[in-house]
Amino acid sequence: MCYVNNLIISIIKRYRAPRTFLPKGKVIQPAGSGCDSVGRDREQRKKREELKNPSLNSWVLFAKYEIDVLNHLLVILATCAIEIISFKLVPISWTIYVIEEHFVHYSLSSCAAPDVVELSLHRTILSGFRAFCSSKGVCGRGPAGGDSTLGETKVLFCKGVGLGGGIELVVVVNLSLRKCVPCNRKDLSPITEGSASVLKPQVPEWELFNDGGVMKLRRKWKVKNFLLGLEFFKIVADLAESEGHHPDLHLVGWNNVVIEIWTHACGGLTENDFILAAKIDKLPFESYLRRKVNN
Ligand SMILES: C[C@H](O)[C@H](O)[C@H]1CNC2=NC(N)=NC(=O)C2=N1
Repeated sequence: MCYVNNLIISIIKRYRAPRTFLPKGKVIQPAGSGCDSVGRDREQRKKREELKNPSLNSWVLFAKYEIDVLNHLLVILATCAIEIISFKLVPISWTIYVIEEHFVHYSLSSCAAPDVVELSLHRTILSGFRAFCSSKGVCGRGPAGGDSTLGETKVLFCKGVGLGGGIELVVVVNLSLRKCVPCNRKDLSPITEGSASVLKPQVPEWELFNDGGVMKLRRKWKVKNFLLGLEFFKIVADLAESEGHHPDLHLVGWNNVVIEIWTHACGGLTENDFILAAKIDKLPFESYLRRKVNN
């Protein structure tokens, strides 16, 4: 309590400068004091004397003087509280809402009014806002009471990334709805294992594999014949050209199509690769494939 007392006294001292503590013209006269100017001066001198006297319990000073100081103090304490929270000294659980592909509603334990921060999908880091998720797991699946308006956008994974850091929030948007970004972006870097493990469920037919230290996506098909294999490559090639992101195409043993995807520009996997894989899965290639023999 004495710490709080000293803190408050120091704040009062900070405010005791007449121009701060005694705002122009707005002086609440203690009860019973004269309203003439002599009386007012005497009162103000008395106030200043008292403020110099730290022995008075600070709360008494507050009780006797302008509520402004209390307001200021409360603002300071509230700001400190918010700072403490946002610096994550006090772990709190965030309710993360995703309402549109690029915006995330978050709120302190879902009681404060939701706010909106810009989410940079390419970097999967909330830009411009320090946030904290108290634990892994589902942070939220869109506005309370239902899935996000897009239906396809879900927050599947978030975790605190240490004090003072940002929040690693991987927003899994329906990848086939997204667009690849140019690979010559400066901020393009391989995604983390965490992000890959969250994006992977959207391309279940693909496998992640490590090719000499480079993580890649790979999927295999058996086509009816060699020419249909090339037809298959043609529709994949048209897609790749439109996305500006290209897979490695293999046609092996005349009817085994193998497609591998990775981002050459950064020597690893990026969201582009998952987007391209999801779009390839949407291509009309059923008619090229050999029937699976049900044995
Ligand atoms: C500027 C343009 O994004 C680059 O040339 C693209 C082309 N296609 C690409 N495709 C793949 N898979 N990786 C790349 O780094 C890449 N770079």
